[in-house]
Amino acid sequence: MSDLVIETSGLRKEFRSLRGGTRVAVQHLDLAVPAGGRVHGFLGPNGSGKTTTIRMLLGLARPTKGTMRLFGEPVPDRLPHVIGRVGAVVESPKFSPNFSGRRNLQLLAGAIGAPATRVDAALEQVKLTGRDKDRYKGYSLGMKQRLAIAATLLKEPSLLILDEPTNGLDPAGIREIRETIRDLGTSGVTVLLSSHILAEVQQVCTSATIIGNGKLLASGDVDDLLGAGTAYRVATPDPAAAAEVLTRAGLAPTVLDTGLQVDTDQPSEVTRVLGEAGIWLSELTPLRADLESYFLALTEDEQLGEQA
Ligand SMILES: Nc1ncnc2c1ncn2[C@@H]1O[C@H](COP(=O)(O)OP(=O)(O)OP(=O)(O)O)[C@@H](O)[C@H]1O
Repeated sequence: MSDLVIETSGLRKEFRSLRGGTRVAVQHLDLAVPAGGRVHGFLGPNGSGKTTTIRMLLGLARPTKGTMRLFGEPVPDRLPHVIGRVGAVVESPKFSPNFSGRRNLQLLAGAIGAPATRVDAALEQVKLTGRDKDRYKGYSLGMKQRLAIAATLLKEPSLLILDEPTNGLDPAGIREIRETIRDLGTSGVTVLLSSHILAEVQQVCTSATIIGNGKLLASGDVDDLLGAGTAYRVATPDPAAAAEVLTRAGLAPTVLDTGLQVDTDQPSEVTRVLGEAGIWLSELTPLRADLESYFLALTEDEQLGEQA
């Protein structure tokens, strides 16, 4: 039994372009999402093939080549056997605007044979309890999105696939959805979160797969992908004196607006050298490589494959 909830191998999807050529949306994609309740980011810019991949996994588009497995079962062949364990929000579901959020969920629960008690649990999980009796049409976009997630939770999925769930939301809505997703990850559901927002993956995901132009660029734990801190920002009352001492110790810093940057993986050396010179630190902060620079470096020179 595979311990991967999602696994693709050599996955490829070509679309015919209007000019008679072939547009390669996904090329040789090996995706591996481990089981065990965590939030796995599926990160790539607009048009990089995330939605196409998700649509293939859900049987909504046919791969040109490659194999896919959900819970170790080959899909689309065995999709009917596993789809009950998969919740997905790919497009906005159609809710009745004049019914309350709760009524909408009750109707859905009835349609899929989920027990009525699941409605309360799902509303609770997305923190809509309290607003559940308001009409759907009065909901903010963030609340509508949370209700869409609640709808997928009715069948208690082990895997939840969310395609750009924060698109179009205001900052408060974005924060709420991100909190909901984080909570779901810690509650044991494995979430595949597709996003083009680097900071979102950084904030919400424990692991991630990064794609560009339909190709896998990197995959692993978010912390590993970003690398451990090898640079530190040093703030002291007298930066000039600190810079001189650090330079003498072979730790020549770069001057920042907010202090000094020292490139080292031994922050204790910085405190020792400065302390011995009678200079006391007011701040020593690890500077993490930000995902954006990392991503840009990975995607440099990549062009979407359009073949005649
Ligand atoms: N039905 C289609 N016919 C032709 N080309 C398509 C079709 N669907 C997607 N594509 C193309 O495939 C590529 C990947 O698109 P896809 O929607 O999968 O990317 P994405 O990463 O999900 O981006 P976004 O965040 O914008 O949805 C794009 O170049 C897109 O134009």
